[in-house]
Amino acid sequence: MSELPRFLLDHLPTASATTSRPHITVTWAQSLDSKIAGPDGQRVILSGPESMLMTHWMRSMHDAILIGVNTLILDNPRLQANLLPPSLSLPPPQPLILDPKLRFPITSRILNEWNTKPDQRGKTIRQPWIICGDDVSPGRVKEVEDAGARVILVKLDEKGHIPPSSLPSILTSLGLKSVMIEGGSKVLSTFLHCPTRGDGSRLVDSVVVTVAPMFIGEGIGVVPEGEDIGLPVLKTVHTEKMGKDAVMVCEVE
Ligand SMILES: NC(=O)C1=CN([C@@H]2O[C@H](COP(=O)(O)OP(=O)(O)OC[C@H]3O[C@@H](n4cnc5c(N)ncnc54)[C@H](O)[C@@H]3O)[C@@H](O)[C@H]2O)C=CC1
Ligand SMILES: Nc1nc(O)c(N)c(N[C@@H]2O[C@H](COP(=O)(O)O)[C@@H](O)[C@H]2O)n1
Repeated sequence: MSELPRFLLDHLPTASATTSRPHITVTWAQSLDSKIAGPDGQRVILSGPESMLMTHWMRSMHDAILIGVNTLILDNPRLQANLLPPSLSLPPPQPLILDPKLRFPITSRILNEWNTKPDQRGKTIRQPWIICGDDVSPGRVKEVEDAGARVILVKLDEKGHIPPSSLPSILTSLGLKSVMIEGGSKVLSTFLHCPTRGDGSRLVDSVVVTVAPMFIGEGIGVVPEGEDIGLPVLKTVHTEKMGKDAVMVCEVE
């Protein structure tokens, strides 16, 4: 798969996305028993090489890649499109972390690997941007900024979350036209449960799910226990077999 898969081009944001209405894609990889990680949040490689490469193509199609702080702490991910040939010189995605209390570990890879100039391989990695509550102490904000991250303060909702419905306006204020929300479970749940944006239009534009033919058993579900009521109705717009996995592209009805 040396080219962007056609079905992604057909259904995900392209140049038509605008900063005034950023495109929101929610995506994850799951087992047949609807788990996204193992016991205690242990990372599991669910995607085979083909669907993992597809995920990196998807990353390259979005301005930003967003995860919750637990995923950052548990997985220490890179959130880049490393599997794509550097010769394509695609703009690197912007890592965005939802981190209400600013627990961000300053030992994380995304903080220690970003650069202002391309490295020897010609690769640029963007500075991580952390979205946290406006009640975090100025001392802690300074500590994280001094370590090299950008901190964005927002008003939290009554659950102490970054309010999902306010993400579009946050993206607009940051000049981002699209975001790929990768998880984990709590973040997937709050975004899937929130139907609309501030302007009344639907919040989530696309849902892309990789289903791997395996069972995890005990582990972290796609949404946390007890949160599987009130999830939106999805319409499948495309299904693709990728190696051992099935990839479904859906829209919220
Ligand atoms: N298979 C897959 O595709 C993926 C799997 N994962 C797995 O997910 C697990 C982590 O999931 P969780 O523990 O559920 O944590 P999470 O990564 O969803 O982070 C949750 C935290 O984010 C913060 N937060 C801020 N705004 C929020 C909002 N609007 N909604 C929800 N949380 C918000 C809260 O502090 C909350 O505790 C890890 O084990 C990781 O391996 C994560 C991403 C993708
Ligand atoms: N697409 C996909 N397939 C899997 O099997 C996965 N475990 C994940 N996890 C997500 O990818 C992040 C790791 O990314 P890097 O490769 O380090 O850039 C991880 O944190 C999850 O968000 N995704």
